[in-house]
Amino acid sequence: MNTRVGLLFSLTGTTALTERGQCDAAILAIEHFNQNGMNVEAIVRDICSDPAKSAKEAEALAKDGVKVFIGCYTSACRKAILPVLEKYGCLLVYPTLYEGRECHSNVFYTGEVPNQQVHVLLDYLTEHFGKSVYCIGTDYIYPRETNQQVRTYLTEKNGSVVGEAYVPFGHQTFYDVLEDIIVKRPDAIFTTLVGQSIIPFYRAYRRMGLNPDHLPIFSPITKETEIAAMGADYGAGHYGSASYFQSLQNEPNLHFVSAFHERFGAQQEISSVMFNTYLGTKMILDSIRETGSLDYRDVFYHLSDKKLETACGTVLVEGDHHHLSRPVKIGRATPDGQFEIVWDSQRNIAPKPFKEKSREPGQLNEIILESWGRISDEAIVVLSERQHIVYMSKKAAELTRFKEGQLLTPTLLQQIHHAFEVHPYGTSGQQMLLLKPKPSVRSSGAPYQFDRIRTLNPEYQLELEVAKLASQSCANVLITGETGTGKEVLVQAIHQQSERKNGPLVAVNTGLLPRELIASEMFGYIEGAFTGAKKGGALGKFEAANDGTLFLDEIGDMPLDLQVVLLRAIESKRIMRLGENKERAVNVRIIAATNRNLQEEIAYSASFRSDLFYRLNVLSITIPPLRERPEDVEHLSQEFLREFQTVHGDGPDSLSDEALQALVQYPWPGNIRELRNVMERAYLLAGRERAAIRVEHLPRALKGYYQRKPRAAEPLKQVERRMIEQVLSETKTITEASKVLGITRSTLYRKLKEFQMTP
Ligand SMILES: Nc1ncnc2c1ncn2[C@@H]1O[C@H](COP(=O)(O)OP(=O)(O)OP(=O)(O)O)[C@@H](O)[C@H]1O
Repeated sequence: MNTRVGLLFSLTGTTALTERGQCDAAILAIEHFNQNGMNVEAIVRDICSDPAKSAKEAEALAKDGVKVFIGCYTSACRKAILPVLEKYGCLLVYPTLYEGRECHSNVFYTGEVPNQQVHVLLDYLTEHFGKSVYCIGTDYIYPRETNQQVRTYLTEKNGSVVGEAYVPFGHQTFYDVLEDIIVKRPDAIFTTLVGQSIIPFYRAYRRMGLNPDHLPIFSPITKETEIAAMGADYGAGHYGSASYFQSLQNEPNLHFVSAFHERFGAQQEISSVMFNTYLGTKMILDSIRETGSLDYRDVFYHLSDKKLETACGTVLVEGDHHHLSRPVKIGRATPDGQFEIVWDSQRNIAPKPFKEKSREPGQLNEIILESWGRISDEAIVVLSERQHIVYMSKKAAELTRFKEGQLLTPTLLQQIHHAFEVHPYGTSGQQMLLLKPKPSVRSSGAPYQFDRIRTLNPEYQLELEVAKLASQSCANVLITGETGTGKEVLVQAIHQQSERKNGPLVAVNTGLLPRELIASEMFGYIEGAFTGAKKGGALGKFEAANDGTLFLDEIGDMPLDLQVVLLRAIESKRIMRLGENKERAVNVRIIAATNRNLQEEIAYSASFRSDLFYRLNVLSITIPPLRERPEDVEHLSQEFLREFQTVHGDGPDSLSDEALQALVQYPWPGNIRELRNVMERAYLLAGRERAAIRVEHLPRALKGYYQRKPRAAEPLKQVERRMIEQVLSETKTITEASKVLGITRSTLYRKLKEFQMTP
C-alpha cells in the first residue's frame, strides 16, 4: 500500500504547544503501521493555528492527490477545510475533543464530545464543590459553544454560571479576569482556554494566592502537555477529564507510553489528544488496508460499529455519525505533572454530539435565532409553549437575571412588562419576546398624580394619607406591596407632588439586573474600569437622579454586599464611580419598593441588612393587594374602559353583572396590572359595539369565578393555600417557589406546616 497522508498541525502559532505532540503521535502511528510492510508517507504541513492557511494547505495537497488528512486542532481550522474535503472527496481524522453538533460525512471524530467530557466534569464539580461556576475561554467556536452548553447543563442542575470571560488567542495577562473571579466568588472555574494562554492563566492564579482546594480549575483541555509547559507545581490540584491519561496503568498503555518515549524521548508527556491522534490514525490506516480503498465511504462503512481494545479501554465506532463510544475518567493533577484518577465511568459513554439541550422542539429556527442573538443589540427571549425560557440573546442575558430553562411564572412575566416594553411575536407554540428597556427617567409623559389614585378601601386610604405626607417631606420612603399593586404609580405621585417635581425621577430595578451590573448601573463608571466598559465611562443612576428622586424598585433582591455600598451612599450622600477614587456629592431623595416582607427576611434569613432597612423605612407605606380591596375592582375597571376608548377607539363602556361578579371574586395574584390586562383583552374581544363586557370575554381562569360562593365564603387562608399549591406545582425548588410567592423560604416552610402540605 502506497499512500500519502496529510498531517495538518500547527507547529508554530499559539496552539503549537498542544499540536506538536499530536503531530508526533500521528507520525508514530504511521511508523508502526509501516512496520508491517506498508509504505505510508506522512506529509507534514504547518497550519499555524490559522483557518485560512489550513484550507489553503489542504487544498494544495488534495489537488496533488492526497485523500487522507489528520489534524486541524481548533474547530475553526476543521470547519475551514470541510469544503476542501467535499470538493476532492477526502477524509479527515479529527482527533481533538470539540463542542459536538457536527457529523460531517467526510470526518472521523476521535476526540471526546461534551457529554463525554464536559458533563462528567460538571457532575463531579457540582457534587464536590458547589453549583456556581465561572467560565473562561479563548474567543472562538469551541469555548463559546461549550460554555453555552455548560450554562444549559448547570441550569438543569439548579446551578449557574456567575461570570464568563473570553480572551483572544495567545492572550497573556489574566489578573483582571482573576480579580473578577474573586469578586464573583464562584465555587469553581471552568476553563476552555487553549494554546499558549493556558500557561499564564494557571500561573497568575497561583501568584494571586488562590488555592485549588477551595477554588479548583476544571478543564477539558489542560492535560499533561500543558502542565509540563507551565510547570507541574502550577497545575497541581486542578482537574481535567478525558478518556485517556498517561498515568493509566494497563498493559496496552504501558506499552504505548514506552513506545512513545523510545521514539521521542522519555521527557515527552503524552496527553489524551495525542493518544486520540495515534488511535484515529491507526484505525483509519487499518481500515484503508483492509478495504483496499481510499474512498471515504468505503472506509467509514468498514469502520462502522468496529470495536477495539485500546489503552483507554474498549472503544466502539458509532456507525451513524463516526464518533467514538468510550470510557471516561476525571483526573486531578499531581505535583509530578501527571493525573491521579479520581473518578472513572467504568463503562462506555456513548457520544451524543447532538445531545438536545433542555429545549423543547419548536418552530423558531434555532440557528438563525442564535446568530441573530449574538450579533444584534436586541434583547430577545423565546418561550416554549409551557412558558419555559428556551432561548435568550446575549443582550437579554445582560439585561435580566433570567436563565435558559427557567420557568417564566406570571409574576416574572409581569416584572418583565414592568421594566421593558415587550413586543411579542407568535401566538401558538413558541413565543418570541423582543424587550426594549423602558426609559429610566420618568419625569416626562403623563405621570400619575394623587387625584388619579382612588380607593374605597379604608386601610389603603390611610396609607395614601401617609404617602401625601411623604411627598411634602424629603425623608426616605419604603413602599411595600405585592407585584402590580401600584407601587410605581405611587412613587410617581409622591415625586410629582414634592418640591423635586422639576427634577428627574429615575428608576432602577435591582431585581432584574444581573448581579454584576448593579454597582455600575447605580454608581456609574469611568472609561477602562472593567472589560467592556464604554468609552468615556457612564453616569450612574444616583448622579442621573441628582436634585430629583431615585426609585429603587425590588430593593429586597439586592445582594448583601451591594446593600453595604448602597447604605454608605445613602448615609454620606456621596458616591464614587467604579474605577475612580474621587467622591461626588449627590442630592437625591430615595424611594424604595419591595414585594417582600423585609422585616421577616431580616429576622429569619438575614438576607437583608437591618441598618439599610431602617435607613430606607423612615416613612413606610403598604399597599394592600387587590383581593383585599374588592371594593376597588369596579371603579378601576371602569377607569380602564375609559382609557381604552381613547387608545383603541370605540368599544364596550360597562360590565355585565355576571362579569363584575367574576372580577370581584377572582383573587388577582397579579393585582391591578393583571386587572388592566384582563380588561384590555376583554375590551378588544367585545368588539366595537358600545355594549357591556360579558363573562365570555374574560379569560378561562376568571370564568370559573362567576356564580361561585361569595368571596367571604372563601377564607383568605384558603386562597393562600391554593396559591401556594399552584406555585409549587409550577416551580422546582422551595427557593424558586418562595421567590415567586414573594415570601421568604422560612415563611413558606411555616405555611406548608400550617397547611399540612408537603413541598
Ligand atoms: N390606582 C391605579 N389606577 C389605575 N391603574 C393603576 C393604579 N395603580 C396601578 N395601576 C396600573 O397597574 C399596573 C402596575 O402598576 P405599578 O407598575 O405601579 O405596580 P408595582 O407595584 O410597581 O409593580 P411591580 O411590583 O411589578 O414593580 C400599571 O399598568 C399601572 O398603570
